[in-house]
Amino acid sequence: MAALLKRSASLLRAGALQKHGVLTKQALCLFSTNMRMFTNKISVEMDGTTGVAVLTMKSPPVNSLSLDFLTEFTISLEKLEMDKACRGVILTSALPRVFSAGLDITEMCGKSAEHYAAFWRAVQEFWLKLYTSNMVTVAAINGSCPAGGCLMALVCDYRVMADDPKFSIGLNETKLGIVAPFWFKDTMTNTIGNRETEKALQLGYMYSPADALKVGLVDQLASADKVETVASTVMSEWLAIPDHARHLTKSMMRKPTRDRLVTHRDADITSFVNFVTKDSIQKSLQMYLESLKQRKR
Ligand SMILES: CC/C=C\C/C=C\C/C=C\C=C\CC(=O)SCCNC(=O)CCNC(=O)[C@H](O)C(C)(C)COP(=O)(O)OP(=O)(O)OC[C@H]1O[C@@H](n2cnc3c(N)ncnc32)[C@H](O)[C@@H]1OP(=O)(O)O
Repeated sequence: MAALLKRSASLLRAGALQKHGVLTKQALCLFSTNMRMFTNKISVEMDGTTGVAVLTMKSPPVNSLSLDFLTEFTISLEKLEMDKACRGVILTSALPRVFSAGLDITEMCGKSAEHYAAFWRAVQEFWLKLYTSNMVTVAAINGSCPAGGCLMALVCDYRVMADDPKFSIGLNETKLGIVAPFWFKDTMTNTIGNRETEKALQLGYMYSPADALKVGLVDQLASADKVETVASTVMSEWLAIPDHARHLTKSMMRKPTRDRLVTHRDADITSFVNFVTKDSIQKSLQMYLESLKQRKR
């Protein structure tokens, strides 16, 4: 398993995974009964009787989406996708107060253009795999969830969030001096509508759980200790629908948004690299990182 993961990770980074379908052949049936899989940053527990896997992010301190994290996440998801017994995935965090802090800012600072391009391709791949998954995906949001963390929750079919006012969720990119890419914006617009997204994106607004529920950014609140249980109940309701009908409906709803990124994928990478290599953007990101560190002092 370790060797397979290692090889898969290097193939994913090299962009060869889809071309050659290597993972497809090798990883088949890895989860056909009750199964556990651990990588450094993610653990997956698949219940063969219900067909539901729980994918738990466990990358302290804040589950930030680094290149390694994204690679491990995408590979784990792909394995579940290929297991016919797996019909649904619940995403959650093992960390006490954070679901995910979004993209790892250190991946966007002080690195080469080649690194930024590889990182951005991995972010796109992560979004595409989760957005177009055949499985039912439910986010059990048991902590704060800014930017890329919010995006991860938004691409799921359903969101249950812990009803704790200390937690917040939203696309806060403008607060870092950066701009949410069009496919982040599309994902949010599809969920809460154009007007609310326009306000939320310009202000980099972080919603409390109650406000997130009000605007439809999350579907349901639960007490912090019940989030995963509620997510499991929701999952069984969704799994009561025949897979093929639900999946064709999901594809029909999501295809235009998915196609837009696929069509403009390379241009989007170029645009990200051009943007992030600007001195002014590097300065904003460095200052933001520094401000995060200062908050603790
Ligand atoms: C024209 C347009 C063309 C193209 C598009 C261009 C650009 C788009 C580009 C990028 C899009 C980016 C989307 C993103 O996801 S950016 C990431 C945004 N994330 C955040 O703002 C979250 C910041 N973090 C927090 O708010 C908090 O950490 C918290 C609420 C998640 C958790 O709070 P805690 O109090 O529990 O933890 P902290 O003490 O704050 O943090 C611990 C530790 O972790 C470091 N850290 C936090 N977040 C990140 C991160 N996202 N990346 C890297 N590191 C992070 C933090 O600095 C602390 O480090 P130290 O222990 O001090 O070393």
